[in-house]
This record gives sequence, structure tokens and C-alpha cells, in this order.
Amino acid sequence: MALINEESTDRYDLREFRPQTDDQGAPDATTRAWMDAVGVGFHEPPESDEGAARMASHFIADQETFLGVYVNRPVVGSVDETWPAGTFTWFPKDLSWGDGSAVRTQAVSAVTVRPTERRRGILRRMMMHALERGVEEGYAVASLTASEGTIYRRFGFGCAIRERAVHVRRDRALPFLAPTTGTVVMVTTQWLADGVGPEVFARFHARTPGSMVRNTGTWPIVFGEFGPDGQKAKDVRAAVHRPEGSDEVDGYVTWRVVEGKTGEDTRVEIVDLVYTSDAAYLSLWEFLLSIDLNDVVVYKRSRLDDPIVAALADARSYDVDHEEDHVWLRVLDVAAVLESRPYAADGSLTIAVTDSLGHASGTYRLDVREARGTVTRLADDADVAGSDIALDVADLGALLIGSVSPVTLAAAGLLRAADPAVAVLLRAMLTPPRTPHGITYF
Ligand SMILES: CC(=O)SCCNC(=O)CCNC(=O)[C@H](O)C(C)(C)COP(=O)(O)OP(=O)(O)OC[C@H]1O[C@@H](n2cnc3c(N)ncnc32)[C@H](O)[C@@H]1OP(=O)(O)O
Repeated sequence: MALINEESTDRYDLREFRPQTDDQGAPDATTRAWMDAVGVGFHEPPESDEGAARMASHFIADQETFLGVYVNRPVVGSVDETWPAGTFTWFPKDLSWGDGSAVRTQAVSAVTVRPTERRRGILRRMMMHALERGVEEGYAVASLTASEGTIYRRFGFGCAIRERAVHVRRDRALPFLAPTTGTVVMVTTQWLADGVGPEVFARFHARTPGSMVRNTGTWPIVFGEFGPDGQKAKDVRAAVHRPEGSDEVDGYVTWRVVEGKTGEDTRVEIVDLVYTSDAAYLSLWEFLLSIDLNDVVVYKRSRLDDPIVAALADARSYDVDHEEDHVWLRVLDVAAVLESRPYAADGSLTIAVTDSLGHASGTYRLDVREARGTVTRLADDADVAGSDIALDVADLGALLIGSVSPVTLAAAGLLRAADPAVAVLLRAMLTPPRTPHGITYF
């Protein structure tokens, strides 16, 4: 397809800035224009003034850095006079290794380019700038959740964790094959939001490989304070689980019931399911499946190895509707990220990393003793032929959480192992403390 607008090297101006609000809490003109442009990119209606003020306060709380790409000499009357043609943001976000430790990632979001300016290199320019700034700011890894599956590999991102949208038919699900323990009670969403909910999430995050901390703006949505449309969500309900004989909440669920039209299922849709024990996860599912006057329980953030399948009276009541990529990781500093994660087995191997953008290129030696890794940079270039393992930086990102196996990547032709046993060793070393589960989009 021909470019809609003529190519011109000085057509654009890239600007980096922090979101700002005035005395009344309203976003300043530059911030508001950036937000409106993001809305255009994602086909969302403009925010009300109240919604825009709330969102701007969240961006500031999350320490976001905005990029805007502006059209120089805009045509009179065009939106280019106020809105950037390209938008991009990054901010710090911890990724949990599941043993209580985490690595700070450069989280990337709100990537949009206006349709009239697409495929003219605006995304590439913003990404190059952001990753260079990420290196300057000391990030070992960048992260994102993607709108499409084929955009980000070219920039060195690999899909490190996948997720499933599932539904469970109620009529064949219960009783579970093994009895559950503890108690489930309904609570108000306000009570959860006031402290218990975020506190339970913090414990989930610490013990769950692949969990990412939440944006400030995620909390009001999971507790029904606002729906995705910015209006109060009156239909969100909540329940918590406590272990037998304990006052401490070890899991919660929020959900809404969506009534089916004639001939359609009525659905219990899980909004947020957060657990700090297997018992809590199981009991909350059992509770949801026991709610009368509906046909299915729907969950969009299921992990690949879901224990509910084994627990159900009839495992065929569980169906996967869709599976796709969840969190993508882009290694910026190989030594720092590999030294930040725990390991499940000792071992030593050399790894050659190719990176078309250069940030992670090199040959490295990873030595793991007593669950901690030490990385030595052996060469600036990737010694592909002389190393135990050779792979692209995107595939190193894919391996990081331990959800994707090096043996699988070798079978896919993406990882070269001098000896197949080395891929098996690396798989054992990278085994996460428990099944990775990401439940947070950003
Ligand atoms: C983390 C997030 O925010 S995910 C959200 C991403 N945004 C969206 O999906 C909103 C709708 N889409 C858009 O706004 C734009 O089309 C974008 C942001 C996806 C792409 O912006 P553009 O400025 O057109 O991309 P740009 O011209 O810089 O292209 C860079 C490269 O990506 C490729 N590319 C661009 N868009 C896509 C796409 N949708 N799918 C696959 N490849 C793509 C280009 O072919 C180009 O490849 P090359 O450099 O290897 O030759």
C-alpha cells in the first residue's frame, strides 16, 4: 500500500515529557492531548474531565514517562495541531520470580500511531529511544503486554508467559474430587478495596513467578469502583477465603453475572482472582461454580497448568476458549537479569546472545551455585559456534520466567544447543518455584 502521506525526514518531532496536572488536578494541555491521542489509537471514546483527571493522577503515581511524536507544520484544521501522531509510555514495574524476589522492569504501554501516519517508522523511532533511555535508567529488562502477536519480536521482545481464556460448565463440575478446606464468605468490594485486596495481591505477587505489580489504575477496576468505561460498575461482587481456624484472608475473587439472551449461557465472569495458597484458589472456584442461576464460570486469566482441571468431577466441563501471549520481556542487561533470578539446579554453561539492537549482544558464562547465578561476560560478540547455547535476545526473554522451556525452543529451531543435554540442564536450572501465573495487564 502506498503511504498516505509523503515521506519527509523532518516531518516529525519526538518529545519526552512527564504527565502533569494543574492545581485542580486536571491534566495540562500536553498531557490531555496525549491521552486523547491514545484513545484514538485504541478506538476508545474521549474521557470525561473527571475520568481524565483520575487517569492523569494514576500516570503520575506510576512515575510514567511519556513520548509523543508530533507532526511539524500540521495541516490547518487537522488534529495534528494538538494531538501527537505517536504515543508511548514507560514506567517501573516489578516482575516477580516467585521466591519473594523480583526484578524491576521498564514497562512499556500506550503504544499508538495515528492511522494516517502508520508504517512510516514512528513506532520504531519511539521504541529505539525508549530502550536507550531504559539502559540509561539502569533497567535490566523491558516488559509489555501486546495488542498483536507479531509487532514486538523485531525489537527483541519474547513472549515469556501465556494465558488462557477458559469456561467451566457448572452442571458437570461439582463436587470436586478432593474436598476443599477453609471458609468462603461474601464481602463488599469496598471492604476489599480498603486494604485487604491489595495486601492479598502483594502476597500472591511475592509467591507467583511471572506476576507483575499493578498499575494504580487497575485497582478501581478489579474492585468495581469503575468499569472499563469509567462509570461506576454496580454489578461487581466479592468473596474471600480464609484457611480453617484462621482470621487471615488468603484469597479473594471479584466477579459479575452476565445474563445470557435467549438461548445463550448466563455467565459468572471472574473479574479478579487472587490467591496465596492452592486451597484458596480451589475453594474460590468451588464457590463460583456453586452460584445458582447461571450456566458457566468464565475466566480470562487462567494459567496453562490449571489445577482446576484435575479437581473437577468431570474434567470435560473445562474448556479452553482461547490461548495467547501475555507478558513479553526484552533483556537489556544479560548479567543483571540472570543474576536477579533464583535457580532450581546448579550448573555452568556458556550462552551466545545475538541482538540486532546491540543492547544484550555477547557471549556469557552462567555459573549457578546454591540457587544463585553469577554471570561473566566473555566477549562483546556472540560466539554462536563456540558456546553451549546460542539464541536471539527475544528467546532469552522468553525463557526468563521459566514458563517456556529451552528444550521447546530448541525443537522450534530458535535455540541452538551444542549438546541436547545442555538444553535439558538449562531447563532444570530455570524451573520456577511454582507454576507461573500472570493476572495483570498493563
Ligand atoms: C505495548 C502496547 O501498547 S501494545 C499496543 C500497540 N498498538 C496498537 O495495536 C494500536 C493500533 N496500531 C498502531 O497504533 C500502529 O499500527 C503500531 C503502533 C502497531 C505500529 O506503528 P507504526 O508507526 O506503523 O510502526 P513502524 O512504521 O515504526 O513499524 C516498525 C516495524 O513494525 C512493523 N509493524 C508495524 N505494525 C505492525 C503490526 N500491527 N503487526 C506486525 N508488524 C508491524 C513494521 O512492518 C515495521 O517492521 P520493520 O521495521 O521490521 O520493517
